Parts: sequence; C-alpha cells; structure tokens
Amino acid sequence: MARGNTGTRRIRPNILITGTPGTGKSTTAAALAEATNFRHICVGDLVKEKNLHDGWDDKFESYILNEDLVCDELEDVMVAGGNIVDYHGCDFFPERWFDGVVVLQTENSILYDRLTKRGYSGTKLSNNLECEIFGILLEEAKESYKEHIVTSLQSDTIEDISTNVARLTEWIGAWRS
Ligand SMILES: Nc1ncnc2c1ncn2[C@@H]1O[C@H](COP(=O)(O)OP(=O)(O)O)[C@@H](O)[C@H]1O
Repeated sequence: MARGNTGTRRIRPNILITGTPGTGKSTTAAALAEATNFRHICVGDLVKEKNLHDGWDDKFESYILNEDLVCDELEDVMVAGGNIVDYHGCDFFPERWFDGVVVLQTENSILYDRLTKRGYSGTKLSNNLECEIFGILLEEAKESYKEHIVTSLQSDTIEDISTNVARLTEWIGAWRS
C-alpha cells in the first residue's frame, strides 16, 4: 500500500508514465487525465515554465533538469494524489510518490518516423532510438520501483492509445475502490 507523508493511504493514486521521447507519454497522459479528471503533469513543460533547470545542454540539446527543484515543486501535489506525471526518466523521483509506473514502448521504425517528424536528427535521434532498442527506461523503472507496480505497454498505434487509456482508467477505478 502506498502511503503519503501522513502515513494514510492516498485517496487517489499517482501514476508515472515514462518511456523514450516519442513513445506517446504526453498524448497518453493527457487522455488519461481527461478520462479520470486527474491532473496531468508534464515534467518537461514544468521545467521550462518554472525554470527548474541548470541551463541548456548543447550536447544533448535539452535543458539540464534540476532534480531537487523538480522534487520540491511537486512534493505537495504528489502527497495529495490524483496525478498523472509524464517524463522520459524516472530514477530521481521519490519512490513513495507513485502507485503505478507505466513504461510506454514503441516499435523502432515507428519511433524513427515520430522523432524525425519532431525534427530530431544526428546524435539526438540515434541516442533516443538506442535508448528504446536497449529498453533503458524499462530497466530504469524496474530498478527504481517495486517490480509489481511497473507495467510496460505498447504504444505503436492510435488504437494502442485508446486501449492503454481504457486499461489505466480501469486500474485507477479499481485502486480507488
Ligand atoms: N500510440 C500512438 N499511435 C500513433 N501516434 C502516436 C502514438 N503515441 C504518440 N503518437 C504521436 O507521436 C508524437 C509524439 O507523441 P508524444 O505524446 O508527444 O510523445 P512523448 O510525450 O513520449 O514524447 C505525437 O505526434 C503523437 O501524436
């Protein structure tokens, strides 16, 4: 049973949706939040909006996320529960925050198309494709959370999104009752 700071069970669970960029985290998290009336927290957007970073990394072409600032910013809402958090990493959040961790996975040629459409090329593109091929995020999730709360879901097609959102909505309903 997941517990908040007060030692009581949260009324509404927190779910982390993770995976390589382009696997559909934001799309899935937004649809799930709408279906359940939960709050969608896109950590990448939050970092930019609230400057929770230590500047821009030219090599990785992304902001250098400041883990302490992100964790401080989110602590109160996470203790309250009812959050769908999406981020392409999962090892720095407090383990106690999450009741379910979902790792989205996408077939490589499909991911290639999505990332090139997004403008990724060169090292950034190959790093992300390798990340998916080697299952880095699933590994990270299994190392960071109890294995029974970690689920991997395929996210290749629009139908997959509907199926995944329906499954997670059902899971949230069951958790709450
Ligand atoms: N399962 C899917 N089927 C078809 N298109 C998808 C799927 N998941 C994501 N997409 C598309 O891929 C792109 C990246 O999705 P996004 O949700 O931003 O991924 P992430 O948040 O993991 O980076 C978007 O254009 C989105 O519409």
